Amino acid sequence: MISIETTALSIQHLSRRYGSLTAVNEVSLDLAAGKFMALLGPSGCGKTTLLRLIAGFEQPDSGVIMIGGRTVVGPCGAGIPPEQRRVGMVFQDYALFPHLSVAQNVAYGLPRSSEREPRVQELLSLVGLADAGRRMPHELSGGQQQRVALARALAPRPALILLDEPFSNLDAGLRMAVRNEVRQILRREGATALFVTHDQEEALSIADLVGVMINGRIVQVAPPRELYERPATRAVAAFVGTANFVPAEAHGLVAQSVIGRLPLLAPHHGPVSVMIRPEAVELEADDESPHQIVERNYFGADVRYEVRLSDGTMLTARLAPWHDVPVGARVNIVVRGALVAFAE
Ligand SMILES: Nc1ncnc2c1ncn2[C@@H]1O[C@H](COP(=O)(O)OP(=O)(O)OP(=O)(O)O)[C@@H](O)[C@H]1O
Repeated sequence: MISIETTALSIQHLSRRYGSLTAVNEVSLDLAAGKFMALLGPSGCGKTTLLRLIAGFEQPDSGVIMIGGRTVVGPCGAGIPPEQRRVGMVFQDYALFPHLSVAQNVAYGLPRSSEREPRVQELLSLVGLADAGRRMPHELSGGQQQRVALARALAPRPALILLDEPFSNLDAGLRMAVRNEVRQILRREGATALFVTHDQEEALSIADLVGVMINGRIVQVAPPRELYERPATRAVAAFVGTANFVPAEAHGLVAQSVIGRLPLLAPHHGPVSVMIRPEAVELEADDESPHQIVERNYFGADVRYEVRLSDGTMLTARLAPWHDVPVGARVNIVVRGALVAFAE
């Protein structure tokens, strides 16, 4: 069977420097049409700069950007201006025109034609605001305004939608509902989207693919589960979720550590750090054990324990709330499943 999957966005060796700082460093990235990718990374890692380079608001020092099969920044540096890139933008602050109605906002990027009116109505229906066309932006809630911003970005059928921290102005209760809605809307429209976030839970829960950016570089691109369970580097493991690192000596698919023999996902030899997620740990009370609980925090849905291992390494365990092991108790550590190790 021939694959007809097309690449909506293709970036090769893209770099952008500000003086001595390399904000975007040799980034290469491909995004297939119809996919929803989150760009996740700590503050200052270059996410917004990368988005602005794709949109055309910034010029790179080097590299190639292709959008919808067309080169918008080529090896010779010639850049196609933002308005001709077939890119739709959704910002954190919605950026709706306050003096235009909802329908006029959505119509803004559409050429005057007989198709304009029906397209606006189609988009308003798609985002669940079919009857709100005459209202003004200030008459809408934050979540509704964000849906109008999305409708406006989608209206001209762009090859790519870029969303910069689109949910960060919404309160926690609304955020989850709006991000699920946005994902559904993008799916229904068949849109390709790249969205920037520093919220790992947000990235893992709604994206098809997550790209992790650290210090200007994309260090891993993977589906959420793979990223969480098989991080490519120790830095990714530590940034995405909480990770314990237990020193061990690897012998192929097994590593020997102070908490016993640990099965590994891939063979290693010599000193390694074995990554153990807190929810993979079980604690077994044993007065003879050299490992001791030094802290216990109750969170309602779960309880977190800090355990000092015999060699001084601290290990976090996250257990269901019905476990009740007191601080000071001695425990054996039981870990479920095979684990990722990083060579030391
Ligand atoms: N116009 C500029 N001039 C000089 N330095 C800049 C400029 N824009 C960004 N930077 C620097 O480039 C780096 C990357 O910034 P960027 O805004 O892309 O990061 P970010 O990952 O989006 O961060 P945040 O999550 O905090 O928004 C930062 O160190 C920032 O200070």
